[in-house]
Amino acid sequence: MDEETQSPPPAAEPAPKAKTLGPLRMIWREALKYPRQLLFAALALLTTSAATIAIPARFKAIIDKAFGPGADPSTINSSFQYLLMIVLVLGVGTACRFYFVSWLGERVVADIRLRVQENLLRLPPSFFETNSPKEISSRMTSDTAIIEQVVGTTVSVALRNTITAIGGLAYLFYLAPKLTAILMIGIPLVVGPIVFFGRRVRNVSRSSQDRVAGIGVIVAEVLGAMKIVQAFGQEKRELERFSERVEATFQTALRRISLRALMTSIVIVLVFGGITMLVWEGANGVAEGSISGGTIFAIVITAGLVAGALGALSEVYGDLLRGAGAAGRLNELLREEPEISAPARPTALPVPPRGQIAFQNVAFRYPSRPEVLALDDFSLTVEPGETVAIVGPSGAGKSTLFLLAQRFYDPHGGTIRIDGVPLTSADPAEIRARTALVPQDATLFAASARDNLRYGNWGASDDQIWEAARAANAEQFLRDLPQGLDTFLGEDGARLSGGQRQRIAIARAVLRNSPILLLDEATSALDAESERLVQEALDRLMQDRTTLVIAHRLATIRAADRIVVMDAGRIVEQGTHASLTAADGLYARLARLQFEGLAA
Ligand SMILES: Nc1ncnc2c1ncn2[C@@H]1O[C@H](COP(=O)(O)OP(=O)(O)OP(=O)(O)O)[C@@H](O)[C@H]1O
Repeated sequence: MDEETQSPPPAAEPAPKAKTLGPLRMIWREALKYPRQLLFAALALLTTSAATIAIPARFKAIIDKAFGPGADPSTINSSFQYLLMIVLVLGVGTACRFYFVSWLGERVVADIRLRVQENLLRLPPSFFETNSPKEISSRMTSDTAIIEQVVGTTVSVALRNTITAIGGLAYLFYLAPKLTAILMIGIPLVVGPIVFFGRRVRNVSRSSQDRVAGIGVIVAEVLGAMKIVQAFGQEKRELERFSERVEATFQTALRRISLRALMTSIVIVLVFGGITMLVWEGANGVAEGSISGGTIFAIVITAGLVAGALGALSEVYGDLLRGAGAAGRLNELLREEPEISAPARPTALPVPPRGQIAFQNVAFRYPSRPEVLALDDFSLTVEPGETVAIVGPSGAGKSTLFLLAQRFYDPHGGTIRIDGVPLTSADPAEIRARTALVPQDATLFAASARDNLRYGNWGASDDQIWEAARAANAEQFLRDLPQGLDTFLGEDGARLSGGQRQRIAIARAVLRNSPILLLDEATSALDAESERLVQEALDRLMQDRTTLVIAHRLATIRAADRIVVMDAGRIVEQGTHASLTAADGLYARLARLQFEGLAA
């Protein structure tokens, strides 16, 4: 019925509580974008609080005027009609409050999710090195769920109960100032212990659940290793270990049960004892004629409402702090600025593109590993249409070269130019349009084969897609998919082999049609037929394009115009396969290790 009875969504990794409520300002700013809904929610909030307090007031009138001998029937009817109207207002008002407050909660969360994702999409790879995708996605789901809970429920509970408590107390003072003064002392005495014990019981319940979960872990472990347990004759030990856990769980449960039993008696004694004292005091007043029966009734109900409101308020502060914690973490993601952005007035790359890429005395360290020079005084010019194979041991800096060529990082020294324009003066989007990356392992999105192929060129027609597929030697297996281009790929989609995935990546690059190709050959071995199909596709793709290829295949290396051998971020040798083999340096050694089997 009421919004606070919704159970909170499960949080993968709950945000820590904030120290202050300050970060909630961000949520407020988001909510302010919807003034109409805010106004309706506030009106509904006020109306329902007023109606809640109007109910005991109405009962007072009914008891004083419509009960007892000699009551006027018309008063009876009008009193109850009035009460029904209040009930109707309360019902409709509560529904409106629930609707608008929940609407705001969901809308604010939707907006925050969109804005966070929009910002994440601008951030460079360095950000994702220090912030794990798992952690970010937990912020996007569980932290936003907490915020939804805060806006859609907690704030509403807080406001409503504050209004009810203040309104209720004002009404009580109006009814019976002296009695209310006594109540002001009595209510905390009743609410305080209930809240205190309620918290203790909840904590113990939580550790009780943890212990039960611990039992599950042991059972799963032992069942999974049953053969080992029995083979090593460890049945007795495992039973003892299990028995310790079971007994510990029982002891925790016992604490919970005792606390709960104690709490039940305290609640009953305090609540009903309090009511009894109140009515007792009131009955004396009625006997003296200083107070009416209806007033006593109204006081009891209103005092109950106020006590309930105070109890609820004591609960929400922690939730608000947790919401502030979540808001703070999301705000960090929102405020994160990309280090690399387009200059205010970017230099346009020449049209038509020539496809030259030049590294000049480039020095670069990764921000997370400043002690290592990933590229060290690196100079290399790749002329339009040229194919340069990059070879080198692991960690030589080959992948770093590609990252810099696409301007995911800026070098610390030296310059990188595409068609003569320094990358730092160009728009990153334009740079990336000029460079097509074929990674080692093609990422397949959970989408149709068509969308996966035209990922870098959404305007491509089916004819163009098929043409690219043909060039990438991917046509045959794409035609064989159950629904052709409509077949769903990705995690739950059709399974593609390693070679097929590579050819998808090649087709994607064909459609992207960039003048410069950054090709990271897969190291994983393919069977001979697959290898041939991929190699043919690559040969076609490299035709008429400038290609920088991290080469692992002998065929690619032989076809390259030039081989650049890297080690520790520097170029150590350059030449052709024949000249480098003859020089008997690092290349010759690598070739012996890496390519001999292939060559044979
Ligand atoms: N994201 C990163 N953060 C910090 N250091 C990195 C990062 N990526 C690479 N490095 C370091 O930079 C140097 C060059 O790495 P790079 O990945 O360019 O080598 P590589 O030649 O491509 O190696 P491999 O063939 O194993 O992929 C290495 O010392 C590596 O440890």
